[in-house]
Amino acid sequence: MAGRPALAMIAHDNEKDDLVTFARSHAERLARFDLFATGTTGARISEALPALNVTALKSGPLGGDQQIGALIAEGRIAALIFFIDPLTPMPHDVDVKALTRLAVVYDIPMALNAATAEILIRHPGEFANATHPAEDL
Ligand SMILES: O=C(CO)COP(=O)(O)O
Repeated sequence: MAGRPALAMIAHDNEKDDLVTFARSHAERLARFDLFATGTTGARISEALPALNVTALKSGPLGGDQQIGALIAEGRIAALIFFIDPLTPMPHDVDVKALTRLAVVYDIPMALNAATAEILIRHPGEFANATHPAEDL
């Protein structure tokens, strides 16, 4: 992985406030990464923290999860932080499943709730500069 490591950040609608709070409290750590996010999530993070380098892709239901999945398959994402909503049915549930599946296939750290994201972001040395498994597949 050349250059700065990249982190993918996504939150479903009911979890977006929590992800913005998480981003605020870890702004210094997040500033060391290039951030990729689904559309609305990326807009919310950029609005709250304009100094961060956030690339906002398409909104999740319009293909954003799949775009993040493609970046993972290309070996461009060091870790995924995805605040999922476990209580609301999603029209693009299959895309969410495909994304989390790819994170498992390529064995990147994946935090699906705030408790795990807290642990992950406190240990960037464990993953930020790792040789990505995609290079071996
Ligand atoms: O739906 C999402 C992830 O599945 C998130 O998409 P948005 O960030 O565009 O709301």
